[in-house]
Formats: sequence, structure tokens, C-alpha cells
Amino acid sequence: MLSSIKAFFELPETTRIHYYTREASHGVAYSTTNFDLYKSKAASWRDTLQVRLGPTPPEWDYVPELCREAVEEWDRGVIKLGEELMGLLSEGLGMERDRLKDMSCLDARTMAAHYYPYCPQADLTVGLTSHTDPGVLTVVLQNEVAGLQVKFGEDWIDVDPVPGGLIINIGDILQIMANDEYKSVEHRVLANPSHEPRVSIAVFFNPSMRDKLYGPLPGLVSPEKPAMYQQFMFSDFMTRFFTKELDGKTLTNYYRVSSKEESELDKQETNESSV
Ligand SMILES: O=C(O)CCC(=O)C(=O)O
Ligand SMILES: [Fe+2]
Repeated sequence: MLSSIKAFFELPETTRIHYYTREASHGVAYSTTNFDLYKSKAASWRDTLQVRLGPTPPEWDYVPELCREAVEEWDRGVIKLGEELMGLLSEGLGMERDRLKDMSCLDARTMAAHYYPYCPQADLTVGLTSHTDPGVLTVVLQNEVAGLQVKFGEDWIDVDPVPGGLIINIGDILQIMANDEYKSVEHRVLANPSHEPRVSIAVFFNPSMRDKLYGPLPGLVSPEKPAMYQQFMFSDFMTRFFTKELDGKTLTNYYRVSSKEESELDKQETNESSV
């Protein structure tokens, strides 16, 4: 999988340019730097190929032929893994195994394959700015070139590549549904100072029922532990994600009920950045 994705990013520019679009109307987008480029303070040092895998498959003709089969095969494997992980995560919350699955959390999937080329002045920019993934969970495969970091307290910790290893991130919507029993992880990717390109493939799981209300699951709310978040439609949540700059934990803070001041502050920030 990594090799066919890498091969796509290393095709001659004259071939790759045909796939170039920031707008995913066929379920596929290929672009350089960040998807929120026009809202962010700086450009990130990477290229990204994004493919919507479900609930509606992409128009496969628009997926680069070089990696089409590998993407389909990868998705089949990731679905199985996602099902297993969501079963365990549901049980971890004291719920039935199929709870997250029944809430359509396996159905909407998007792949983002990233290519982080050598950056001659890597301390002046980043590969991917600090963020939490908005969805349920993310499965990430990375090649042997380091660069991913996760935040623990105030420290950034390197996630060293392990051959054949996968990284699993909890996303914001799962933190909210779990009423903070699980926490989404803040992470970023440094600009790549090595001459070997860094390649990573993330598959994001999101709920497919976009117009249903989401919030802390009823079984996790009690007088001792009131709901930490308000309810919202998943479509509104994703619109908010895509209209704000990628920036730490601002999305969960926005919906949090216990820290009104913080959320008011966030609202102001979001309004400012969307002008
Ligand atoms: O490149 C990576 O390892 C991380 C990618 C990532 O965090 C994302 O696509 O949200
Ligand atoms: Fe991420």
C-alpha cells in the first residue's frame, strides 16, 4: 500500500497535474499543502491525496490507477480492524459490542494519504499543523521516516515508526459520545528534514447518519457525571471543522457545556477566522 501511494506522489508532475483538485466532487481530491490553506496562517510542507471510501464509494476512475486496487484492498482490511476496535471501545464503555457500529460509526470513511517531501528549512514550517481528528477513530500507517508527534500534557512525543505497525487515534466525536471517558489525541507532523520522503496513510471513520443528533451517550450520563457536551447534528459539527483553522482541541471545547467562557471565546475565534 505504501509503495503504490508513494509511486503516485512521485509520478512526473505533468502526469500528476491531471489529478490536481482541491474540490472532491468525485470523491477524490489531490492537492499540495494544507486543505485549509486559504484560512491558515502558513502553508504546510506536504501533498495529500484524499479519497472518500464510504458510505458512497468514490468514482473509481478518478482515483489514480497506480494505487486504485491497493486503496480498495486497504479499505477492506481497515473495515475489519475498525469493526474489531469499535467493538472493544464499546465494551470499554460498558456498552454492547455493536453500540458504535449501530450508530453508523463504521460507515463513513475517508482516506488521506500524505507525502512529506524533504524540506530544506524544516524549522520554518510544519508538515501538518497540530489538530485532533474530528471523527470516531483513525487508523494510520506510516513509512520508516519519523515526523509524527502526539501531545502529552505540554510535551510533544515522537511516534517512532515501527515496521508493520499502525497508529490508532481517538477522534473528537468519540470523546464527546464517551462523555470524556476517551480523549481525542492532539497530534502534528513536523516538516521533513530528511532526504527520504515521509509517506503516511490515514483512514478516518465518521458516523454516516449526518442529520442525527450526537452527544454523550445516555448510558454514560448520570447525576454524578452530567453531560459534558451539548447535542448537535454531525453535519453541523463537520461544517464547523472545515470552516475553522486546524488548531488543537478547539472543536471539543466549542461543544463543551462546562466551560462556557472557553466556548464563548472559541465562538469569537471561529467567527473571526471565517470572515
Ligand atoms: O501523517 C501522519 O502521520 C498523520 C496524518 C494525520 O494526522 C491526519 O491526516 O489527520
Ligand atoms: Fe490527524
